[in-house]
Amino acid sequence: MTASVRRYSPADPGPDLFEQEAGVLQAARALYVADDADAERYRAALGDLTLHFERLMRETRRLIARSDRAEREMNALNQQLQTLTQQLEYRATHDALTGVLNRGAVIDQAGQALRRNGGAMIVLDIDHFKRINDEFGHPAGDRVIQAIARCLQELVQAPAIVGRVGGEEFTVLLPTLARDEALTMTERLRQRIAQEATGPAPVTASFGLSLNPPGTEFELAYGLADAALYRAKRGGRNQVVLAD
Ligand SMILES: Nc1nc2c(ncn2[C@@H]2O[C@H](COP(=O)(O)OP(=O)(O)OP(=O)(O)O)[C@@H](O)[C@H]2O)c(=O)[nH]1
Repeated sequence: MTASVRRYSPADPGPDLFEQEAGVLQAARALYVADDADAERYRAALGDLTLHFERLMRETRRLIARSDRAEREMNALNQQLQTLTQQLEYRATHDALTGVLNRGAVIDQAGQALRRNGGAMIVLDIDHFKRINDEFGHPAGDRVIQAIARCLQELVQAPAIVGRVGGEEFTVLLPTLARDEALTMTERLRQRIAQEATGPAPVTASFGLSLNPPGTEFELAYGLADAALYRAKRGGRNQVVLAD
């Protein structure tokens, strides 16, 4: 039985794949109803039927094995595709150096959360980071950025959002509008970084914080927190400033 590849058309069903088997079956049927058949013809017909029946079984087993193999391959390819899609999605939304959300993703996700529920936006920037790069080299600077991200991830849990918006600047969106709660959390982050983000030299960061009602656009929340961050830098760094 050869299963050649061809287009199906209802008007033209194509050649009968079981032509030989149909012929043998037809001859056996004719013999069955004949009243003058002798044992020799019966034996010959039975032989033909056996031969073709065995061939059909062989071919069917082969086709089933082939289709099982094709199904397994397809499942494996589907699995690979899913893994690749997830990897691609992760890479498109996460910062390669730190693993937190990248700029595009944080703007997108924090923007949606702000519009829906509002929240406390923190913008933080590593203090005198240029010196670390200049004195200890760019790779040492990168390790400091990674250590800061780890501090943030350890303290900030979902549904809060952590992202790296720029070189040595991070954004955190806390799902709260409570002034004291937001200030306490931001202060904890500041302290944790000052205590634990150990690099080749002491590391601190400055923080700006804005409280934003539902419906606030990302740019506004960010702009307010960034202005507060500027004041924290001007005020001596390593401190938290709440936006007016
Ligand atoms: N290692 C490393 N350095 C970066 C990266 N992105 C930005 N930088 C560096 O970050 C430094 C930022 O320096 P500045 O904006 O002058 O600020 P600063 O030295 O942190 O000083 P203040 O913010 O005023 O406290 C520059 O030297 C940039 O080259 C990065 O991905 N890796």
